[in-house]
This record gives sequence, C-alpha cells and structure tokens, in this order.
Amino acid sequence: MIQVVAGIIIENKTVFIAKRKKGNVLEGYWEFPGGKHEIGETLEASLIREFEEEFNVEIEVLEKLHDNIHHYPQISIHLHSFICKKIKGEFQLLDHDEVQWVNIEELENILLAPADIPIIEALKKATLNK
Ligand SMILES: Nc1nc2c([nH]c(=O)n2[C@@H]2O[C@H](COP(=O)(O)OP(=O)(O)OP(=O)(O)O)[C@@H](O)[C@H]2O)c(=O)[nH]1
Repeated sequence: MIQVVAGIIIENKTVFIAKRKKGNVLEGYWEFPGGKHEIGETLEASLIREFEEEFNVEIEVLEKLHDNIHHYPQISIHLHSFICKKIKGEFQLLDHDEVQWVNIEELENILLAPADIPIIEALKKATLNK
C-alpha cells in the first residue's frame, strides 16, 4: 500500500483539477494534484513539495478533507485529501497535460481517477454551508 496525498484548492466556488500526462499511470484521467508521500515527511509537507514541483506554486494546507483506500489492479493506495490554499505564485503546467477549474457539482461528469470518486461527496458535504 502506498500513501498518496491530494490537494483540493477552491477559489470562487470552483475546484482546481489537473489531467495526468500521457505515458503516466492513469493517463488522461483528471486528479486533485499531489503525489506519493515520502518517508520522513509529514503528509502536509509532501503536498507542499508536490505543488511546488508540479506547478511552481506555494500552498498552505488548511485541513484534512477525507481519506480512503482504493485498490487498483496493480497497486493499492491510501489517498489523503486536504483542503489547501495557494499563497504564492501562478500555476505553471510542469507535469500535467491540462488544468481546469470546475464547479463542485460538475465534478461527477469529469473522468476523475477512480480513487478520487469518494472525495466528491466529502467535498460537497464540506462546502454545503459555506
Ligand atoms: N496525485 C494524485 N495521485 C492520485 C490521485 N488519485 C489516484 O488514484 N492517484 C494515484 O496515486 C499514485 C501516486 O500518484 P503520482 O503518480 O502523482 O505520484 P508522484 O507525483 O509522486 O509520482 P512519481 O513517482 O512519478 O514522482 C498514482 O498511482 C496515481 O494514479 C490523485 O487525485 N492525485
């Protein structure tokens, strides 16, 4: 089982998602950016590092949103998602094919990585009264 972190950034009621690059596992699927947790790092530090590596932005990790385990045919992942905020820089496309901001209600019409599906419900609940 690998530990994976994913960051949810919400601005103007839309959420930031990125399309996995051709040649990567789950090519063409959209994801909440992040990556593998590395030993010796906190989950939050992994997420901050991934956003810097993949988009050249600095984020602040605000709160845990959800965590779930998903079994892919080749690998099982424990996915930890966090609500984050961009605090510095403009998103640069360094490791994805595309990015977009989508309304939370529209997320279910997007081809998201299968492990990310439970995050949609958690996100809807978390933002219901905001
Ligand atoms: N970053 C990210 N990975 C996800 C999500 N959902 C999901 O199933 N994954 C899976 O989690 C695993 C790790 O993600 P990754 O490939 O982005 O990790 P990484 O940036 O550290 O990869 P690297 O080994 O190429 O440096 C992959 O198998 C990926 O398919 C998601 O929302 N965000």
